Amino acid sequence: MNTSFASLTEFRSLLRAMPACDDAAMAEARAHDAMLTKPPGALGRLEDLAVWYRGWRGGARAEIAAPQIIVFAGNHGVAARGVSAFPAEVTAQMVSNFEQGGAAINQIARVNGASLDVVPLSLDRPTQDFTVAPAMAEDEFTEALRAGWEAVNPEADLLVVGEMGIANTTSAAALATALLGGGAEFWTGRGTGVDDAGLSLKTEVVAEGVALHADKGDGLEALRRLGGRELAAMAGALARARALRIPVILDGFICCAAALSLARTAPGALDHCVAGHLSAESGHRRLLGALDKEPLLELNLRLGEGSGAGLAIGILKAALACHAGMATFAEAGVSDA
Ligand SMILES: O=C(O)c1ccc[n+]([C@@H]2O[C@H](COP(=O)([O-])O)[C@@H](O)[C@H]2O)c1
Ligand SMILES: Cc1cc2nc[nH]c2cc1C
Repeated sequence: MNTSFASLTEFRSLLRAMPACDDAAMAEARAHDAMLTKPPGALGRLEDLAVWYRGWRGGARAEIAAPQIIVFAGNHGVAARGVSAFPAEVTAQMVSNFEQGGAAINQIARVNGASLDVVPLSLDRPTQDFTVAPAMAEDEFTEALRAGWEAVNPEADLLVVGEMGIANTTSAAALATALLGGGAEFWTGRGTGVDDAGLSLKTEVVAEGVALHADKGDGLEALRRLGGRELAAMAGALARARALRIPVILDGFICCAAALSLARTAPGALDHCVAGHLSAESGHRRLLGALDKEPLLELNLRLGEGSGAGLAIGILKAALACHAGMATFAEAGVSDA
């Protein structure tokens, strides 16, 4: 399923016709795991990861040889409300930094053998401030979804989507509030590090946006109204990965808010995704709970860029190396229980 889409209606139809996990491949992987030279279950979640990965990729000796990291960047009209500790121009400045190899994600990608693509999305044209209008018009939203869809390398065997966008934790908190309820205070955190006064202003801004846009449609409509171009592109890339049966490691609070909008549009839309890490952003633990995902790492990161998920690539590579490379009890002449 590689066809792109021309409209939001077409994207919704694609979402509802996504491939499922291969149960037979998973059963075979589970049976193979049971023969490996270790007490049953002793590799803990590594065993589940290998089985899950093989369910999406098949291949008796699957390994991760071509992981792709994509960082999407967008600017937000709501930044003008003073919701971030940093000015909006940092988004474009960080894109230059990514391009020159100077950001954290450049180092994390290199160490983990991943390719890194940086996709700036109309940075000179911020979204609308969502407290006064929908963040994106339908054509802008479709264009951003499509940019994400098209950025995925069909040859990749693992995908990480990251983001850069000053004020995007405000968007992410608004999306979580609109789609999961619980109130703006429950979901609004400090992002790049706003102080107490900044946090109460930000919470008020989230509440205003949600009051204007909540209950106006499904997850995608919430993403159009309260999200941003980089969140929409992440959603488009997650959907394309599913169409290509490429497993995904989710990153932090913003990535998971974008993912939530897909899950709320098409149940099961995130079955090909695992959670890479628990961000220090306060709402992330609850958001992962709502997505029914358990993070692989907890390192107190709150950077974005795909950094936490990028670090988890190494864990997944190790899980598959064990699954494919370990001897069975019979091969090694080790006595079974
Ligand atoms: O990934 C996360 O959980 C995360 C948590 C806090 C901040 N960020 C990053 O910080 C920026 C958003 O923070 P803010 O305060 O401008 O909304 C954006 O570029 C994100 O990549 C990312
Ligand atoms: C410097 C800086 C780097 C980032 N990387 C992702 N989000 C970021 C936000 C800031 C402010």
